[in-house]
Amino acid sequence: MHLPTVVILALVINLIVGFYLYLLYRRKPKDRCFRLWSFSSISFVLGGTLVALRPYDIAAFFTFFVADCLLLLAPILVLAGLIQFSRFRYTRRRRQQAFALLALTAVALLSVHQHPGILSVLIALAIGITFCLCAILLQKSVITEPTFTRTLQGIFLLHALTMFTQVMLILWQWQSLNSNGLPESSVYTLLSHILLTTFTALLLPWLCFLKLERKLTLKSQRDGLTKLANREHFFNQVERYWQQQRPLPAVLMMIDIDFFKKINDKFGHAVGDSAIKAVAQLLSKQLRCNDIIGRIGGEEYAALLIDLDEATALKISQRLCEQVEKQLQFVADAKVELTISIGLVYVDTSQHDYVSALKAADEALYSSKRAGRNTVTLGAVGL
Ligand SMILES: Nc1nc2c(ncn2[C@@H]2O[C@H](COP(=O)(O)OP(=O)(O)OP(=O)(O)O)[C@@H](O)[C@H]2O)c(=O)[nH]1
Repeated sequence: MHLPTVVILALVINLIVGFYLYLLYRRKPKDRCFRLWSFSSISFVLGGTLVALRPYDIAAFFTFFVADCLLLLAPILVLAGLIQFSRFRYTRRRRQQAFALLALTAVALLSVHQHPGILSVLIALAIGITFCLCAILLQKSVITEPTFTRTLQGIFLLHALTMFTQVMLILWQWQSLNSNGLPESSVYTLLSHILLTTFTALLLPWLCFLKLERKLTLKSQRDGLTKLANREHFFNQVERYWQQQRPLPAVLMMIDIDFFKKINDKFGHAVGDSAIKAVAQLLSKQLRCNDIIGRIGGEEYAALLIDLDEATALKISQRLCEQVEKQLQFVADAKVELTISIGLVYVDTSQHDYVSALKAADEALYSSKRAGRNTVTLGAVGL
């Protein structure tokens, strides 16, 4: 393999990828990771170019200190972009700590920039640690595409390993380092570094496509007004619950706002919408986060309360009715005096299928309506 050709090829690819990422950023300025990653590619290209200029008569400050800082900046910018995909909270305090650490690293590099060997060790160590952090950050990623995240994590760890090997090689052959502060045997680690950086740059845009896909999937599953699961997603989740290996018994609940048509007619649709939203908020607040809640119709909601007995479910339902009556007398300054009716059934998932359970809960709801509304009815699933 002809090293200069590989280096030039890698720099050209990184330049193109950097330009491409910047175009993506211009298209979607909200996704700032594109800008960070485009700067990362450019930083790598600039750093690599300065390193390539070392044999020429250019101030060592640029070809060593500035070049190495740029090479280190590349993975740091990758890390900064990845923060957008993880559950890591980038608080002001953490940002200050990160900047302090960066400043400290720059000072350390500056103080040793006339000693190529020490500079090479520090840079390789810092790049290796940064790639380890990238892999850790991906562990907490919001992207739920295991194959892709594992691959990228693997590349980061491989990259870190390459850089740590580089450190070992330098220390091992300390007496015979060349003018770049590197042993001749480090040519393969350098090559791996260049190729892995190029491969990472090519993979990064994929993360954004996955994020967009996730966003669109979430959007298609949510009801726009209440942000609860929409009808289709609710029923899909219920079906999936039944398909689990050994689903626990559960309670299926149907909830409907009483005389909603009158509210719409009297106060208008905007107030009606606010009422639908207010009931949804109350339900989300009162039910547990592992319960499945959805808006399955105009003013109709459903919930699957997992691992709950009949008596507790009845108590919860009655409390919901009382709270709606008490807390939602006014919505958007209109005296709507909301009430809800509830129908519920206890389901033993090993005996009852979900279609019969839904039918029974629906019938229980209509019993509540017939009984005068603002009522809870406990039904039974027919076998
Ligand atoms: N504002 C608003 N109204 C809606 C929405 N979806 C459905 N509706 C209205 O909700 C009303 C539902 O009325 P009905 O099904 O007759 O029920 P109800 O008046 O609540 O009477 P009961 O359920 O028998 O107590 C209809 O007038 C629909 O137009 C929505 O998203 N926003």
